[in-house]
Amino acid sequence: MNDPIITIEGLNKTYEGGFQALTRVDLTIQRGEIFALLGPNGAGKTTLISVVCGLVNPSQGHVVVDGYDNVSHYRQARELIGLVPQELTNEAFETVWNTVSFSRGLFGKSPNPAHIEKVLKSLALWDKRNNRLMTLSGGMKRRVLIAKALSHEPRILFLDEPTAGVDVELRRDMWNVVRGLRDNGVTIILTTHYIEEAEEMADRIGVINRGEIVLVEEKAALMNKLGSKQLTLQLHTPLTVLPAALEQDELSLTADGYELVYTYDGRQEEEGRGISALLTQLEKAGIGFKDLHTRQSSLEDIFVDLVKERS
Ligand SMILES: Nc1ncnc2c1ncn2[C@@H]1O[C@H](COP(=O)(O)OP(=O)(O)OP(=O)(O)O)[C@@H](O)[C@H]1O
Repeated sequence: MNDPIITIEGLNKTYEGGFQALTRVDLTIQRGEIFALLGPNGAGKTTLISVVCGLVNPSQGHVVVDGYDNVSHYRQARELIGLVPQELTNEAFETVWNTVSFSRGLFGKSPNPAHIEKVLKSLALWDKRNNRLMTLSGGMKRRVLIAKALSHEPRILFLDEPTAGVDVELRRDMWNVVRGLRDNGVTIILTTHYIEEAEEMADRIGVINRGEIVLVEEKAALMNKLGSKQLTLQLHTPLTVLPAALEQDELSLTADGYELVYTYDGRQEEEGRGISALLTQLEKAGIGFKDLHTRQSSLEDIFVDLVKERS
């Protein structure tokens, strides 16, 4: 897949006061993908999306959104983008319907009640359309932020930590809404420090740390490449030592001798030393086991390693 919808080149951002929040950021977002930008607090996620959305000026570099430079063709670029910000804004006395319809108007689009209705229904806000924002729960207010961002039918949606502080149910709902949008061809970029969010949602993951993109990778490839797996076998009879025929770096025996732990990452399989080879060896050595389980290292392990390495 190579059909970029956003191209970011050589982006630097130094805030007034001299803090450098972004350093040489190059990044391409593909049309139709869900891209998760993952990074610890203060890594530069919000700064990066604010620059792409034209809300913060870069110190250097440029951003092209579907062919439009986001500075020289600001209006065209901005019209393609919906942004769900982190913070709730305060239009307490307005109704849901008016707030969302007004947002559409801000982009110079003519009214389209059918579209607003569709958006509110997809976010389970239809029943609340005549409610003033102040009468909504926190979760509903967040849905209104998404509805506002979708009001002008953007082709690209940025979600800045969409599920920070929301309950599990709302998180699931939001993920479903996001997947539905992607199925309709909307490109999604979400920032998060919840690793499970990236793991669950994203096609590709970028990791940002201290203003630098330290990695961009397909999620599956990332987990494959960096994630190791562990197979644990519970033995019938404990062993005091590993038989010489079985000795290899990847295999170890627990202190009580009851468990064999095999750590592997795909390379062993390629070299003909994978799990099936191991099981054959065990059988030959007369070692029986009564149970086994596997564990895959999560994106969290990978992420912690990456951020640790670079700091
Ligand atoms: N207006 C500003 N002036 C000066 N420094 C700023 C400004 N906005 C952000 N920063 C600094 O830039 C760095 C990156 O902030 P940013 O909000 O982009 O991080 P983030 O990755 O979104 O963090 P979080 O996960 O906490 O939201 C931080 O050190 C922050 O203090």
